[in-house]
This record gives sequence, C-alpha cells and structure tokens, in this order.
Amino acid sequence: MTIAPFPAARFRRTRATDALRRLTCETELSVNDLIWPVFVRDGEDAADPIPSMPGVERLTIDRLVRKAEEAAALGIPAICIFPYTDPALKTEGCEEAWNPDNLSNRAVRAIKAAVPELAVMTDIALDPYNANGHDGIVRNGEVLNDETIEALVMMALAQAEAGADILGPSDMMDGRIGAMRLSLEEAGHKNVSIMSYAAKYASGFYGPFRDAVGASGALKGDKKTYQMNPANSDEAIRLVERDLTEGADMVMVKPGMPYLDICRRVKDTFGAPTFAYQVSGEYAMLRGAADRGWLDGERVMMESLLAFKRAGCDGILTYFAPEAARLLRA
Ligand SMILES: NCC(=O)CCC(=O)O
Repeated sequence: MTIAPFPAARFRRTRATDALRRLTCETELSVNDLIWPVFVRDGEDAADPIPSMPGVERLTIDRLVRKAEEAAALGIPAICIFPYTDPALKTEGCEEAWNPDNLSNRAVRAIKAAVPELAVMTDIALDPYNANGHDGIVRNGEVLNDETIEALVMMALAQAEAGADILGPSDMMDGRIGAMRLSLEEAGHKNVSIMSYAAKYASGFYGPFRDAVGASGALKGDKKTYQMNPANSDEAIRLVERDLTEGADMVMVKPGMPYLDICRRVKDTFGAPTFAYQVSGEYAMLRGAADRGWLDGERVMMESLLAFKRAGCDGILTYFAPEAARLLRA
C-alpha cells in the first residue's frame, strides 16, 4: 500500500461527497446475500410471538408459506426452517427427526410447492427432537458421536426427499459431512447442497433461539463437548478444511458479530462460499436496544450486515432478512 505524506494524501478527499463515497466504496450488501431463518409450529392460521426476539414469530405452515412468498418477492434467495417440536414427540432415541412427515419436512414440501424458486435450507441436529435437549444421542451422560451420525444421515435423507435445497448440519459431530454426502450420492440426491455449520461455537448468544424452538427447558448440561471453545481460532480453520474435504459446498461460522475474525480467516484461507449466522442473541441485542430508543435500529442492522460482507462472508443468515431486503430495495 502506497501512501503519500500529508498534505499530498488527504483521506477526506474521497469522503467529501456522496458521489466520491459511492465510487470508493469497497463492500456492498445486497438482497442476494440474505438467508432468512424462520420458526414453524403445528396447527393452522396461528402465530406466537417470541418474547426474547421481538418482531419474530413462530408460524403455522400455512402462514409460513405466505411469508415465504413475500420473501421470494423481495428477492431473498433462501429461507431456513427451524421447527418447534411438540414436547410429546421428543424422545431419547430422537425418532421424530427422520420422520418423513415431521413438521419440518411438511414445511419444506409446502414451501417448495408454493414458491419453488425460493431455496429452502433445513437444520440437521437432534436437539429439536431429543428429550435431553442435546444435538446428539445421549447415553450415560455422554453425547455419542458415531451413533448420532447414523441418525443424522437418516435425517438428511428425509429432508432431501422432502425437497430441501440446502442441508445445514449444525450438530458439530465429527465425520458427519462425509457420511451424509456419501448417502446423498447413493440415494441420487446429487444436487442437494450442504452448508456445514463448520465453526459453531458453544455460545451464550443462542439463548433466545432456544426459547423459540422450545429447547430451553430440555437441555441438561451444556454443549461444550461438541461445540467449539470461543477462545479458539486455529481449530476453526482445521474444522472448515475437514468439512470441505468431506464434501461441504458451503461453510458457516456461528455466531456472527463476535466472530468476524474467524470469517475473515476462513475466507482468506479457503476461498470457499462462506456464511455467518447472526444468531438470536445478536438480533435480540440490536432489536432490544433499538426498541428502547438506545440505538438507531435500521442503521445498526444495516451496519452489522455490511460488516459480515467486509469480513469476507458471501452471505448472512439473519432474522433481519425481510426488513433489510425492504430497505435494500427501497
Ligand atoms: N442450529 C441453529 C441455532 O442454534 C441458531 C442459534 C440462534 O439463532 O441463536
């Protein structure tokens, strides 16, 4: 980088007018960068507010389909479905997870039938179906890796069968991407993409999400034996490399804003499609402060999303997706 000494160099010259600022802008956020995570519940024509995520609701499938149509009309490329599972369906064996007619799979089918152009992403982890609240099968207090993979593969196949375009394994078991990729190929699902939650940290920022999917009460213990230590960065690089070599098409860093350094390292190291999840706690912080008048809500929303792009992300999973899309298209 060459910098002339002052006053030959005056950085304020290129900031002096809107035209110059636009010309020298390095990063752009577009509606094409957004994936909208949504919560689905059973029933008809109903919506429950989620108190710790103001403005976000759990929707029945019929209402979710209308929202999916709106998202597609706004130009949002993808929606990501998270089910609120009836507690009566949660078992230690997690069998509901690979039921072809479970809530999530029914939602995928309904959205693909109504809005085929909208990419539908799903979540692969056992926590919505697990009486223990963990992402894997628990035996004698241990979250089992290899047994969980067998369950996750069945879940992946059921979701692909339902029509999901992007599978999102968020479980953090070792070896699951390779197992899923092989089974998808064998079953003829050659064009189903995998976006691996490759660097998912054991974070306090997921609190409101667990309220939204009804997992807050169920979880016994914490997820530190499978999700990453927030202190680690080199490990994230090794995990991303591992998942890419096993057949992930895209990788994700999660949470987002506190981990932008990881996003940048991942993008610079691999050049692979890299995504970040601006999680429920990040949404709650910004929305909560904006609702109290402590922050300019629209401004910090757009600034936070732009920051992901600047950090090297190709896209962002964000609960702000429809609101941001409306502003971007205005
Ligand atoms: N597997 C999906 C999540 O854990 C989402 C977390 C959040 O939004 O807090």
